[in-house]
Amino acid sequence: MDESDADFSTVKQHAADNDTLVQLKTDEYLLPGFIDLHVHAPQWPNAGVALDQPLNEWLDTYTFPLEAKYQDTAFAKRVYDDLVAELIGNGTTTALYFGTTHNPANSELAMACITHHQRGFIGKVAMDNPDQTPEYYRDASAQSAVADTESFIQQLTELNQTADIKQTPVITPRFVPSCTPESLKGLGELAKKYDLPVQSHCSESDWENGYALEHYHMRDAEVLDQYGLLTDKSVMAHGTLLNQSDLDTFKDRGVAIAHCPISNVYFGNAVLPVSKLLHQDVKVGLGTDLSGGYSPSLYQNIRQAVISSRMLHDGVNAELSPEERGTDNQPISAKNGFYLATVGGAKSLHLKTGQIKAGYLADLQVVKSPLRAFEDENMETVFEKIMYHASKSDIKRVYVQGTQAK
Ligand SMILES: Nc1nc2[nH]cnc2c(=O)[nH]1
Repeated sequence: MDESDADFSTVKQHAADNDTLVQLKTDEYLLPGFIDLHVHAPQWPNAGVALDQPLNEWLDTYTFPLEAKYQDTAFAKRVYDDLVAELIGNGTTTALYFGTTHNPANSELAMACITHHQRGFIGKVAMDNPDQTPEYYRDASAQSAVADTESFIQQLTELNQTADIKQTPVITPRFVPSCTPESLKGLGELAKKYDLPVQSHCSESDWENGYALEHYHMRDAEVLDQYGLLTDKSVMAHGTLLNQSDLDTFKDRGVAIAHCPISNVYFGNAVLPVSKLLHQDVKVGLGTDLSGGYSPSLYQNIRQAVISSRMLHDGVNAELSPEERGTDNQPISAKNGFYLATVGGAKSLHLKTGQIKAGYLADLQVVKSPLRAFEDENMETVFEKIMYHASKSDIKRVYVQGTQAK
């Protein structure tokens, strides 16, 4: 409702009488809550660690050993509680999470989301390929990877019965190299059987892109597609090396891309051409990719998305002439970045959030202007200063589905 509605004053007075009227101070602004489309929850203790390693070495040396520790459910509970509070604190009202292979730990993640009142989309990670995963951290077989995924779906259904904020299970093949064809097939069938979202990584690095070509003689996207894993409920992380034919498939199937601009600087081997994708009507949202990205803040990722897009457009090699140096991908603006973190994410997950509008869920953040204004500022200026400067301490309150979470 807004001030033009006939019963606006009555509703406002009613809220005041019941002590539920929230009024913003003059330097506070109401924004939609953010949607983080790609978080590896178990990697939170490693945020910012070893980002100078190539992706496959970083996984083997730092990431798999950490994720294996979530066999200890008490450890999982401690980390997940801290992470979800941190994301809420940064204005993230919905998050699409990779868990680990361990279902008791994955349930702890769901319980942390319920406790902190965050809308979680949570996947039990499937990774059963003995050639690409360590013995100490892998699903015992394709059958058990699929069966454990199905039992996690059931566990979440049960947890949801008493939860104020529903958690959604997500089919989660880690990525093509980690999975066998049998597990990919079984997971595609589960996605169809339960009509669930799917998440994975697709064409993130030269190494990943090359793996599918070498082992399947197909592109990464074609492998996922042949197993029914590319649907209009799929969110594929990164996609920095997708080609036009992959993008046509994404558009055709309704697949969304989780753009993770900070992580891509380290592991992406290229910059995602966001403006081209938006122009082609491919769905794109924003992800932190903890801990491939070091920051839990989508504000930081909005900034990096803008910066990376400018470097993609202008180019970086001063030895080339200006004509040869860049690409024709237009830079994106802070507004475009904000769109990715709100509307783009909401469209990717089919949620009525990301906009402050009648009929939409009240997922909101109250942000205090981070910088002093020395003269009257128009809304455009206020907005850009918030996008470039807001940090956790400026986010004063967060609401998810109308309930205060921060
Ligand atoms: N950035 C990133 N890429 C991956 N590809 C497979 N697993 C991962 C992961 O944990 N992080």
